Amino acid sequence: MTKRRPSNKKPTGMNKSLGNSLCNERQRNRKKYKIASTEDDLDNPAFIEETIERVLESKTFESNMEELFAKAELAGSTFNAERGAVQIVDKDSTVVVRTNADITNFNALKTSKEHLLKIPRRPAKHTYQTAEELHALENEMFLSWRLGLSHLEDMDGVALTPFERNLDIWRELWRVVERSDIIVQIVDARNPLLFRNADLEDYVRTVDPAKKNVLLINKSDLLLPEQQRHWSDYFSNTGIDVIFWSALEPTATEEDDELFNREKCQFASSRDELIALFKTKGGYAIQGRPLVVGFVGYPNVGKSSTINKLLAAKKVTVSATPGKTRRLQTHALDDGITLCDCPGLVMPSFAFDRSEMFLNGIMPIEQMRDHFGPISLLISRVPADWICDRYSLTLAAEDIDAVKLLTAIAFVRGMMSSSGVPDCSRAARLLAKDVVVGKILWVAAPPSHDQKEFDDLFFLKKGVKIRGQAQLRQMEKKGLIESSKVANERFDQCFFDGPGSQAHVMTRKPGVTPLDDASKKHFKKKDKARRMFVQTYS
Ligand SMILES: Nc1nc2c(ncn2[C@@H]2O[C@H](COP(=O)(O)OP(=O)(O)OP(=O)(O)O)[C@@H](O)[C@H]2O)c(=O)[nH]1
Repeated sequence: MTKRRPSNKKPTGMNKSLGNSLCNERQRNRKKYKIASTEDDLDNPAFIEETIERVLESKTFESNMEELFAKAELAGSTFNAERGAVQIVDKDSTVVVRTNADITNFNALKTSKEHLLKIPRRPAKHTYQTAEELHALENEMFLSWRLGLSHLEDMDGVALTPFERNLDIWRELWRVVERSDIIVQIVDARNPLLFRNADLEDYVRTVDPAKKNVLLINKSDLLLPEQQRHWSDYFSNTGIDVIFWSALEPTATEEDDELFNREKCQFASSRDELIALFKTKGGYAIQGRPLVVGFVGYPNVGKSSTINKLLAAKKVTVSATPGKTRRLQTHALDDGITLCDCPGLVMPSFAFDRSEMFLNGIMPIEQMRDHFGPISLLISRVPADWICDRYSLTLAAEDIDAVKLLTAIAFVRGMMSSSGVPDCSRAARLLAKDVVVGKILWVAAPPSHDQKEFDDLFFLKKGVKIRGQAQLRQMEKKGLIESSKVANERFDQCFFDGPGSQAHVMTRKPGVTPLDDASKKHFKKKDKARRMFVQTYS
């Protein structure tokens, strides 16, 4: 292996663009890493603080050039070390909305390759003696971890989500795991499995088998009691220790209690209940010293909000933009518990695309370049009527696509570019933010459940008008029609208003012209009057 020294000469000829990139990168690094110019700087806490903040910037995406540099740096500046592993791939390619077959193939792939998807480990204690040796070993281990993931991506059909590429952030995770008696992995209740990392649980057990793993399902206020019940059944069947929780709202009311099986799964509806549960789980540790509870998880899942709730004070910054918590923080509770907050970590996982990450708040919406992909994914999940109602749009919901929807939102909200063109990217950011904060809601079904049925249950309960197959299935369940297959051939349009309200069905026989505008208007009026009737056209 040859070691190349960076040259100060200006690049010429064929090497010019590579040379320019190297120069630019050096400039960027100079801005990124603060350099101590005097010895006093090293004694100055403000200087050190600022330097740490800069180094601890989360990094989930790197350009090819940055990736080359990062890997070269980890490999001790030896460019040749892994030239073959640096790929020129377009990571921004747009989304294709998933079909059922895609989802089945994806789940199969996930099951078969999941064991290869590891998080980086800290070198074992007996393998180093000095801090320098540890540093070198950590770099070596991190490089080989990244190479492993590159090889995994080379496999057919495998796509990985962007993941944390800053070793210093992983170091924070290791510190939290080592310090804590209970490692609480916080996940977003809307899609818990997307945020759960099973390998982290394995890692915790290898560090010390006495440490406890707990999955805290935060934002449970966004789930219906029935949805919570399905998820709690799933977790209790798979033997995963979970606590349902909401850092913002009380999780369950008394009348909901009957819907849950509290023996199977745990719910904490207040700060005191959550603390009591932690104490029960980590009871062995409270002899003579505080119980340390570490909070880890993806950005934006509510770690800081949970800690604030436990502290009964707003001590940690909360923000809808992911990546606010930058480094490990500890907080002592009066109750003999110390809380340990870790920066949000995007762990590697299998994914179709980045749209999922934007819609789930894992990546900052500001970094969203392709805005049609995430919005197409959203339209495939929630009824277009609902989105139209929310933004006061008068679009025909049947043939809505991302372009039409974004153009309409931009018009209605006056989001126009200086040349008078609707600004679709601004409209997409607005919509995606509403999804992240839960104003537009979609909840993933547990693997044991059919997603469509799960969606029907939700939209019906929420009183959202649902169309097409979903309505027909609901009508079939209510005994209004015999079979959704037959009905599908006969019905032209139908509206369902939610539980307790009446169904409004407009039908036509095959071959008959669809409803004219006057009839549609008439039925809309009836719809408002909440009376049930069936109109047959012959
Ligand atoms: N609906 C709902 N929203 C929540 C809940 N907990 C947190 N949020 C919101 O989720 C967003 C992120 O919350 P944070 O507490 O900053 O999340 P974090 O995990 O600390 O984020 P990072 O600092 O990026 O790691 C904020 O907009 C919160 O208001 C909850 O239980 N329910």
